[in-house]
Amino acid sequence: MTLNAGAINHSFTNRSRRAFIINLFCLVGVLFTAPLGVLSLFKGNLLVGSSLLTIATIYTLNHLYLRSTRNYLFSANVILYPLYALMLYLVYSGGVNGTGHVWIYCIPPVSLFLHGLKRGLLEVFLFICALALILFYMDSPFNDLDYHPDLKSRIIYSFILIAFLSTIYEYISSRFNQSLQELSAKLELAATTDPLTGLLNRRGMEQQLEQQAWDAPAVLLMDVDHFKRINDEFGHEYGDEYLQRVAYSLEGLLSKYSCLISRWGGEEFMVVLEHPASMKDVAELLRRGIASAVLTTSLGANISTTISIGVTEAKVGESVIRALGRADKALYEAKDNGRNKVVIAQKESP
Ligand SMILES: Nc1nc2c(ncn2[C@@H]2O[C@H](COP(=O)(O)OP(=O)(O)OP(=O)(O)O)[C@@H](O)[C@H]2O)c(=O)[nH]1
Repeated sequence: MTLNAGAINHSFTNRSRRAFIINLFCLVGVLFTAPLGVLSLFKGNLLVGSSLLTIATIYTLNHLYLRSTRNYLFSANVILYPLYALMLYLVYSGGVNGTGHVWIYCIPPVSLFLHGLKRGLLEVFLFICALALILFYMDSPFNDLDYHPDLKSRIIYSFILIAFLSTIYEYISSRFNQSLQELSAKLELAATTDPLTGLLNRRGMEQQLEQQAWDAPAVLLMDVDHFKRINDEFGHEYGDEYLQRVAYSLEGLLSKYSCLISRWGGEEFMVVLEHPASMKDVAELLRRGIASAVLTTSLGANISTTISIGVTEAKVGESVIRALGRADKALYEAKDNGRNKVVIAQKESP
């Protein structure tokens, strides 16, 4: 039984923390109830023994359910509702030697943690109502115990105090967790995105390729022709802006294709097309489209250039990064042949 089963990526999100606590409850529950159940059966106490073993079975099934479905909300209910019922029964009956009520303070933290602030607080409030009903209005075995009359109100007050402190703790920890998750999402985005163009960077592309697992995609490696001249003639700032224009054009031209677009480095872009059948047409579309991408400077000069593209199709089972070597050679060929060209590398070539 692993404590992180049913969690997402085993990260410390609210969801994963809840899955962890549910599994912990299941584990502790089984460790307590199963041996006691077996012991009771040996002692001939059939009712207690079978009840304890039933609870152990429910907790085991709950763990397996969470592991296979990740539905932690249902699993939380399986933990919480029997717990509420058990605690109210302990108060009502007085428990062992009148100590039943001392266990109820576990309710606020567990309820708020597993059901969150809103629903948890509502359930804690309903629990307090049920508690008051049992203590003050029901003719229960608790009343037969020889307690001081003040104890009942003190049980309620101290329970409210624990509920209050648990609420503050849960509020702070969920806020902290939320900001941690936001920060982690921002860092993840920054690590996988090119800040200049907003396209995937090399790391982002490699990560996405791992997730896509496309059979035999096409790889298009393209390089802006004579880009150095743009920098030299108009300045680095306009060079940057032109790269943004290229990225924007690529996204527009490829919007109806299933593909990934990245800035592979400097003035080099890479596109991975899921379906290789259209690779030649797509490459031509991009070549023509980029040639018509014009950037006008503040002085009214028009910046435009062309791109060269090397294209190949990955063999079945071959990684895109391996196929990239062929696309790179084809790109060099396109440059050598005068630029503004598409060269298709055969997948049989080394
Ligand atoms: N403005 C700008 N320039 C960049 C960036 N990354 C790379 N470069 C420039 O891109 C230029 C690439 O020049 P080269 O590799 O000589 O190639 P080219 O001028 O494009 O010529 P060919 O590729 O041979 O057609 C270099 O001057 C780099 O400084 C960037 O992010 N912004």
